[in-house]
Amino acid sequence: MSQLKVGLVGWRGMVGSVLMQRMVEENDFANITPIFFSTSNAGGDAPTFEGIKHTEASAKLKDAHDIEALSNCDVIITCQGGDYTTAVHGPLRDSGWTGYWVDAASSLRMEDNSVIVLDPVNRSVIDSALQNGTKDFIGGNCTVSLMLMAIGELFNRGWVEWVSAMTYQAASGSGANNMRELISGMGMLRDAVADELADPASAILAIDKKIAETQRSGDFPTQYFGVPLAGSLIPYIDSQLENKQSREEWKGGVETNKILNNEGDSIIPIDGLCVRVGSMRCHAQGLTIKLKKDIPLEEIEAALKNSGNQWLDLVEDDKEATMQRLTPVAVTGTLTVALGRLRKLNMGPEYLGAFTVGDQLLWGAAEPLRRMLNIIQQSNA
Ligand SMILES: NC(=O)C1=CN([C@@H]2O[C@H](COP(=O)(O)OP(=O)(O)OC[C@H]3O[C@@H](n4cnc5c(N)ncnc54)[C@H](OP(=O)(O)O)[C@@H]3O)[C@@H](O)[C@H]2O)C=CC1
Ligand SMILES: N[C@@H](CC(=O)OP(=O)(O)O)C(=O)O
Repeated sequence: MSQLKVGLVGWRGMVGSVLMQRMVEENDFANITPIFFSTSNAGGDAPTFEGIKHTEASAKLKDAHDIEALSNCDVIITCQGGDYTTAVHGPLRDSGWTGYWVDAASSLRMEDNSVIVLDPVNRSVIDSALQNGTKDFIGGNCTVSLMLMAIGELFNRGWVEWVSAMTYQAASGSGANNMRELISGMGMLRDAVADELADPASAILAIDKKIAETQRSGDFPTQYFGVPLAGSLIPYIDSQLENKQSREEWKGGVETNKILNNEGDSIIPIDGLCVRVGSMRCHAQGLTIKLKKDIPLEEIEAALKNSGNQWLDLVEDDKEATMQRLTPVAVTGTLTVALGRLRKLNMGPEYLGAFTVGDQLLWGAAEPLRRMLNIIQQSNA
């Protein structure tokens, strides 16, 4: 069986770079023939990540809008974004291309003929879709994927009546420029009170006043977030829908149910408030889970421990363990999804509280796509 020709679009962006990093780490390039595309530098040199052996034809970047060049691929993985997907996917399919389209963007997620991929949670949905000829496999919203990587087992066991997710989402979810803006804001705040910080006797309220003045000044960096994030938070993510949900909050419900293949009466209500905070690339979520019945905490913990989810770090509900392991600083840059603060809430024995943290560029974006490529390879072997 010859190697699959895999077109890579969006490989130098933030999500794409994390995908490339993971593909190198897992030696994925040894098993595919990669063809690199660009929207800005067609004809330039293709990247030479470890494990890639370019031919003369593959050594140059192809034009990511060239339908003929794209049609030459068995699989296209794109991290280029929704506008690109909207511009290219339709014309490519209309041209008769029947290859696999694997995408990080949200544009095609809720289409009837696409599947949202998160194989540790919905491998059976993916396998039956492959058998039925589905060709569009889309990565889920980062917040949704990370929530399911943490508590997917509770859904699989049919224990969940509804979930409220209150999120604490990282700057990276908005893009690289937003991460830079956050750091610039932090630096500006520190610089504004450098003299006072150097003097242990300086008055904290004077420092605080100067910080607020700096945040409110016209000089504070707000180009990308629209308002200050450093030293603050933004309780709105993505666009506003007619029913007053933010689009991010809406995705929590519709995408979770689509991933789990829940339809009609089996749809589980999921809602909450999505908030941007000043962490770099880890999303955290405080969850209230309404169970269908009073399941003992020990049984819930045992189910999570024995779920076969090798990426789950189940953190005991203890202050020291929580502070050491259940934070963005502990989790960032790893495939670990930490889940802790598991305890029954005062509302009643069916109400479970939980807190989870995961890297939104890994399980939240790049990793499900990388794994989907491997599943396609297996299914074509
Ligand atoms: N950010 C996130 O957390 C998540 C993003 N996604 C999806 O992935 C898409 C891509 O997101 P993201 O990776 O953040 O987007 P980026 O803006 O980092 O990259 C997108 C493209 O911008 C072009 N580009 C222009 N200037 C630069 C530069 N200086 N450095 C790198 N690339 C540059 C590149 O295209 P070219 O090489 O062709 O010029 C690149 O592929 C999103 O639109 C979204 O649909 C999905 C889940 C999470
Ligand atoms: N909206 C997410 C990031 C993202 O790109 O989501 P989606 O893939 O659903 O557009 C965030 O801001 O944290």
